[in-house]
Amino acid sequence: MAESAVQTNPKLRSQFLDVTYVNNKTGHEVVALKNINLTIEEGEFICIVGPSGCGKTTFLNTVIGFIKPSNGSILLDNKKIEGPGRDRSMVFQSPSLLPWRNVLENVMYGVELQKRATPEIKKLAVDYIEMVGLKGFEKHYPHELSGGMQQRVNLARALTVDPSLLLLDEPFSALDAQTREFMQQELLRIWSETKKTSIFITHQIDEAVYLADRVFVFGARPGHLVDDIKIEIDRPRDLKIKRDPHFLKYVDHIWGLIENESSKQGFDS
Ligand SMILES: Nc1ncnc2c1ncn2[C@@H]1O[C@H](COP(=O)(O)OP(=O)(O)OP(=O)(O)O)[C@@H](O)[C@H]1O
Repeated sequence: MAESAVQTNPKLRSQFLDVTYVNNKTGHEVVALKNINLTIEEGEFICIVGPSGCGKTTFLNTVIGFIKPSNGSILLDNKKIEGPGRDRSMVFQSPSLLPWRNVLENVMYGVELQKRATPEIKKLAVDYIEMVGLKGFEKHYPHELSGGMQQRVNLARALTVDPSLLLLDEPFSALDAQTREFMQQELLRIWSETKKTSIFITHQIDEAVYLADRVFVFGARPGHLVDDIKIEIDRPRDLKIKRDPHFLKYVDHIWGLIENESSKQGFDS
């Protein structure tokens, strides 16, 4: 199935979405996304996987509003996305913390930019710092934190702006394997407490299957939706589930799809 089932009132709807990059100097065009039709329901956790260059980051950047569609549209809560807004926040691959600000000040940075830094929001920030497991580290500076702890600060910052949609672009890719698994478990715990609708990009298929309600598989040249796979594994999910044959069947199936897409485009991109 290459398209999500039609829903009446989804949280996010991408319809006939095309994104083309145009080089202003040469006029050269790269069609990064072609005819992306999908829907995401309120509270869902969606992972996007696909070969390098298939447009995963482009899709996320279009949802956040950094990139304008060349055709089609994305609707959030039935409203067309025209640019960045406070209803969406992003966690990037690298923690991007301000080195001269401590943990609490970094977490407050997003709401300060939005001029919403009230005492109530500060209390919310402290609550999120506790939720991400950093209680007691409020006054610590980024250089005093491990990579995993820095990504927790990033997550707390993204949650404190209270977005309607949380976007995560390979947030754990810089972490070592053990920390990464631990953070996957932690993210599910935090998500089950906040129930934020989330879109998470990853290259690691077992990470996608472990986290997601649905996995969107993108194919390349141009980027398109190859499959929309519902992950029917009960929650809460323990990391041990990754050794379960039912889990591994999903991983194998997705690997097969990505291999097929990669062989069409070659591994060079
Ligand atoms: N600013 C840009 N200008 C021109 N082409 C671009 C630009 N950004 C991305 N592209 C091209 O658009 C396509 C999709 O890129 P994108 O980064 O979205 O893919 P991706 O799936 O996130 O890749 P990766 O998995 O390697 O991070 C690629 O062919 C890429 O070269």
